Amino acid sequence: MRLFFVVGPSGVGKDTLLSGAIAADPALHWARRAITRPESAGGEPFEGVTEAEFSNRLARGDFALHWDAHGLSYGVPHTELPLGRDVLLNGSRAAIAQALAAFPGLRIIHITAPVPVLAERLLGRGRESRDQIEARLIRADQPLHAAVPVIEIANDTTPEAGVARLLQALRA
Ligand SMILES: Nc1ncnc2c1ncn2[C@@H]1O[C@H](COP(=O)(O)OP(=O)(O)O)[C@@H](O)[C@H]1O
Ligand SMILES: O=P(O)(O)OC[C@H]1O[C@H](OP(=O)(O)OP(=O)(O)O)[C@H](O)[C@@H]1O
Repeated sequence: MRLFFVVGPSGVGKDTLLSGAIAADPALHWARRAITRPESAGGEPFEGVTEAEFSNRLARGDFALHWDAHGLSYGVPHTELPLGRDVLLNGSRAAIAQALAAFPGLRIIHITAPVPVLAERLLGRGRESRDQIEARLIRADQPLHAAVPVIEIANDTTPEAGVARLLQALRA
């Protein structure tokens, strides 16, 4: 199993590129996260859980990785990391050190786009309020863990070009 931690600022296109890569190569597995967000919010396929459910599952040891961001909790169940498959995971830049400690062979893919483009995409996506979008944009320049090699992918043209770049990185 190769585990790819796909990170980048909110609105950069992580979900879009991940879903395009999965559609192009069904052998890949996109790990489904548990998030304390209602499923009706849409976006990536995830499991919407209450804060109480999240805490219980965390205490039970259900999660291989977990972190908090944007006032939400995110967990990656062990069952979402099937052996023998290449796994794509929508990760957090702030959780890279933790993820590397748990999975030393982790590959980090950093998706980038200019900040004004992020703002436009977040407004277009319409999942967050204006205040939430502003808070997400403040995190746009969050630094990555310094000491690890990172595969950089610019998603600054079409989604199709971004997906093609991601697939190329996965096949390298
Ligand atoms: N290359 C692109 N060009 C134009 N719009 C894009 C591109 N990539 C993603 N988008 C759009 O930008 C918005 C944010 O993308 P999303 O995949 O949800 O980002 P993230 O998961 O990183 O927050 C979505 O509405 C998506 O359709
Ligand atoms: O530490 P950061 O790199 O800033 O990431 C913080 C969180 O933001 C993203 O979540 P989510 O998918 O809810 O938001 P997004 O789609 O707007 O990126 C990402 O997957 C992390 O869980």
